[in-house]
Amino acid sequence: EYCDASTKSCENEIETADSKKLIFYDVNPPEGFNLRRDVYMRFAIMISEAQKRGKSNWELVLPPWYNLYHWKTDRRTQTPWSQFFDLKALQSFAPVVEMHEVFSRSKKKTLEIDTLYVLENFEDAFENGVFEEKWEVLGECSYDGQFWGYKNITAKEVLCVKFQGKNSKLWELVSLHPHNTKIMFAHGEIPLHDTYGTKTYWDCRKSMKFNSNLVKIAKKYISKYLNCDSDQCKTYLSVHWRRQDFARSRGNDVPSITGTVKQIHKALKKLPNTKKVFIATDASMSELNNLEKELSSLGYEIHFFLPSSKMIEEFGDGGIAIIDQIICSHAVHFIGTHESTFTFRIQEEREILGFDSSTTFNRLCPDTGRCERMSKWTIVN
Ligand SMILES: C[C@@H]1O[C@H](OP(=O)(O)OP(=O)(O)OC[C@H]2O[C@@H](n3cnc4c(=O)[nH]c(N)nc43)[C@H](O)[C@@H]2O)[C@@H](O)[C@H](O)[C@@H]1O
Repeated sequence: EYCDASTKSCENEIETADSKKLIFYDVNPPEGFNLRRDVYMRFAIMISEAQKRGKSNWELVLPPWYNLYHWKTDRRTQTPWSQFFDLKALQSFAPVVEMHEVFSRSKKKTLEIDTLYVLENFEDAFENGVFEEKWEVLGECSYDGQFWGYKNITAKEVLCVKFQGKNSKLWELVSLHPHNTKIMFAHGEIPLHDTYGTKTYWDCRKSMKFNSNLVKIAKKYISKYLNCDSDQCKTYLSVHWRRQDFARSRGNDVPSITGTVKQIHKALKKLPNTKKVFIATDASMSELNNLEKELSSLGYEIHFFLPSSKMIEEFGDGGIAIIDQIICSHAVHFIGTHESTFTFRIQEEREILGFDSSTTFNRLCPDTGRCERMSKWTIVN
């Protein structure tokens, strides 16, 4: 039961059928797109599970994509989730609503959050040697976030809370203020998955279908350049080649360009009928050209998705990233980058598409030293 720590307030919780209550969250600014997708799942599962238990009038507000550190285009506009995902599909799993919808429902031009909980970690997660789920309200404090760039959002009360535990434990904080209708959690990345890897987890993951325009563009590309019109393509191998900060500071995890070529060559030798390689990457053009040159000299045909500036303007860096992910997800064999959430999301997509996991959980290894195997997070249907 959710409210074990404060049963009294739970019993008093006011739920009127016609009044929707809203849960908002934001995420630590430096976190990237693909970790944020995982944080969404934790909240969506929290709300959907509560709905099953009769807490039916809570909705989750989808935090607009704003000012993402890695994205160069459109940083200062609030991008709705529908630009990247199929909203109806998300709503088939959990009651979620876009921020612009929250504004358009209300007659007011401003939005006031009743209580904003600023979550922070306990200094020692394993106090006395045990990991215990717990929270502690520290008192009023100030919010150092940006409300997704909206100047017209404020909070009546801001409380700092040390928090350690699963998302569902946040209901205990919610129940401290039974009359509140708008509650926000800052640092939504701190609470943990309730049901990592379970059927519920995968049901939620499956509901994260991409925006159909992005799917269309990716499929057209696959058909035209990679000669495949089915979901599982035998015609190409795909690689997520994470560079930038990974290449600069994770030399023990990622290979050099020549090391990358060697590993792709080795994988392709096992696929005698496959000569095409699709590379998804955040590498610079010069790195990519070098990789292409080396692979071409071995007789392979290299492809990467080069969006026009109009396309970048229309879909943003996030949209282009998704197109790369879709193309990677349909390949006969996939090789990803160690500990990249961008890679993890492709692997999940391939699990959903039904690929054998041996074609999916492969990684690029460093040129020298240990190369740990990737954990296999296989689908539960
Ligand atoms: C270690 C952590 O790794 C995290 O990155 P990691 O999990 O790879 O995954 P993301 O956080 O999604 O990657 C950051 C961004 O880099 C771009 N990007 C990376 N790979 C590709 C690609 O193959 N194609 C395209 N189009 N874009 C790519 C994309 O904009 C993505 O949102 C970082 O966000 C954290 O800041 C931290 O550095």
